[in-house]
Amino acid sequence: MKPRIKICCISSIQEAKTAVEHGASALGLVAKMPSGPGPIADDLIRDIAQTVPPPVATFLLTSETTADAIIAHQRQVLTNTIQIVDELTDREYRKIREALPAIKLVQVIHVIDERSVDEALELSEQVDALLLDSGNPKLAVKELGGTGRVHNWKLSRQIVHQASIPVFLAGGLNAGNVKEALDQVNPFGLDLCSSVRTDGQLDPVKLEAFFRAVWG
Ligand SMILES: O=C(O)c1ccccc1N[C@@H]1O[C@H](COP(=O)(O)O)[C@@H](O)[C@H]1O
Repeated sequence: MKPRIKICCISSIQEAKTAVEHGASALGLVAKMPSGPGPIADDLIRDIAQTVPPPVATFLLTSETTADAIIAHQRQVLTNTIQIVDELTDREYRKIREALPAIKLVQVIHVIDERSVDEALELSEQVDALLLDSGNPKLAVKELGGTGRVHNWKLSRQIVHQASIPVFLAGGLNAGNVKEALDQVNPFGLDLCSSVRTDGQLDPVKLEAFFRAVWG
């Protein structure tokens, strides 16, 4: 099956259009974060999300860590998917589902060591998809994504093999390494930000090269 491609860090209606025209099946809209290149204002997230045609998914990337805050955040921006980039400290996934039954939930796992595999498999019972990234939430200034770094794909491969829900691979993917990533990890989808940008703007030439590297 052809892997789905999610283009993250979308920062304007025009960037959303460009990514969809190239074949993106999902767009990432990054809200306030402690670090990373992608954050935009919630008003802009809402404006962009409203212009995206079905069946393209709109992912709100939220750094909120409680169910109530995440529910309130989605209600401000009205995306059809929530990507939780940090730990949901109260583990109240059910509360989010009850409040927002039509909204899909994606939990990010920052793949660091063997414990990340256990964490991923445990949380896969609660959400619609996992997204494996290369951040480090334990740092003084948390890294929750957008690092431009790859992680240990052997661990990601274990998660893909053992989880019974779709898994996206993220973290430092580019046109030069994506074939190897697909061979090693075999994810449902790919997610990327830094490598398709030039001076912070989505670059159609890099985008084209990435899609060509994946789909031929
Ligand atoms: O991009 C950001 O600023 C960001 C900040 C905090 C959490 C997630 C963020 N972006 C996500 O990170 C992945 C990987 O990015 P990269 O390709 O390694 O640069 C990206 O796809 C977004 O989902």
